Amino acid sequence: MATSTSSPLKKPVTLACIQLASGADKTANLSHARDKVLEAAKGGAQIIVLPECFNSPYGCDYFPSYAETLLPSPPSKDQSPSYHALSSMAAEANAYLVGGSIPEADPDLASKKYYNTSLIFGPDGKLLASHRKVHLFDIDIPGKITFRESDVLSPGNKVTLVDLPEYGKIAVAICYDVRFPELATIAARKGCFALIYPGAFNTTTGPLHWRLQGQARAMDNQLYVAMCSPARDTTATYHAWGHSLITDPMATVLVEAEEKEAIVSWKLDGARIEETRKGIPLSGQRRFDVYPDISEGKVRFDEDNVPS
Ligand SMILES: NC(=O)CC(=O)C(=O)O
Repeated sequence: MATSTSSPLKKPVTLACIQLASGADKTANLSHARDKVLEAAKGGAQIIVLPECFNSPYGCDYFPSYAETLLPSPPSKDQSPSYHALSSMAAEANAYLVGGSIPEADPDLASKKYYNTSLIFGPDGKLLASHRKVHLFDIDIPGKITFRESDVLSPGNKVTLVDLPEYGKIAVAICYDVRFPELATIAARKGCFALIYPGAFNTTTGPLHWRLQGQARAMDNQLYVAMCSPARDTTATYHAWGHSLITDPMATVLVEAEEKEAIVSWKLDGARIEETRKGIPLSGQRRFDVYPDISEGKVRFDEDNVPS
């Protein structure tokens, strides 16, 4: 069987995850995010990632009051200070910016629908793509944690791939999305070199699954995975796990933060993907005569980002 080992990453690129400490003051959060994005860029990062809900506390009680109208773009500054702040940060840093996620209000305000949305900007400050969290975080572990995003949020309905012309494609999904390997596998088969997850696991599921999920998605798909959490704030209602990390295509954790504010970064290299796929040549060994190729089924992509 033929085995393709050419790398989906065209040239090395430094990726940084900012494990941001944020609080209840949106303006202060945006200004702090800008400082850290510029710090990451100064450190050499060309792709910079912010955490889930970086401009607000994380929790169902907060989503409606922090929500901004983001799409169709571009919204006005009044509708979305976060959209404009992220666009300026990307341009100032001259870097690709995966803008964590922010609570989004549906443009039809009367619908009272909200989403957990990531905006991805290019180095010129232009919006490249957006991803609304597809799998809402609804769990109930008695005595530990009950969370029901679906009480307030509506889900997104597409797989998000973003073309960064000089490097190749990335996939962006949010937190709980990482637990659904189908999204990751589709993205990998459509040629992504990295899966990027702004996320906020907690102190119950974090120690059990955060690292494992990142490593599993990297191992299954033989590409880089970045998971970017907020720093832990024990005065907040939700205690984020932290531990932002980057794994390589062999599922080795290359860098990992602790729970405090930090920037973790790594130079991603296409040769590492190629070497992994050559050594363990899964792509030529799949048995689509036994089971279907889920990436060839009816997959919903962003109309502006349909993979070739
Ligand atoms: N916060 C999330 O969306 C997911 C999470 O904490 C978990 O999967 O655990």
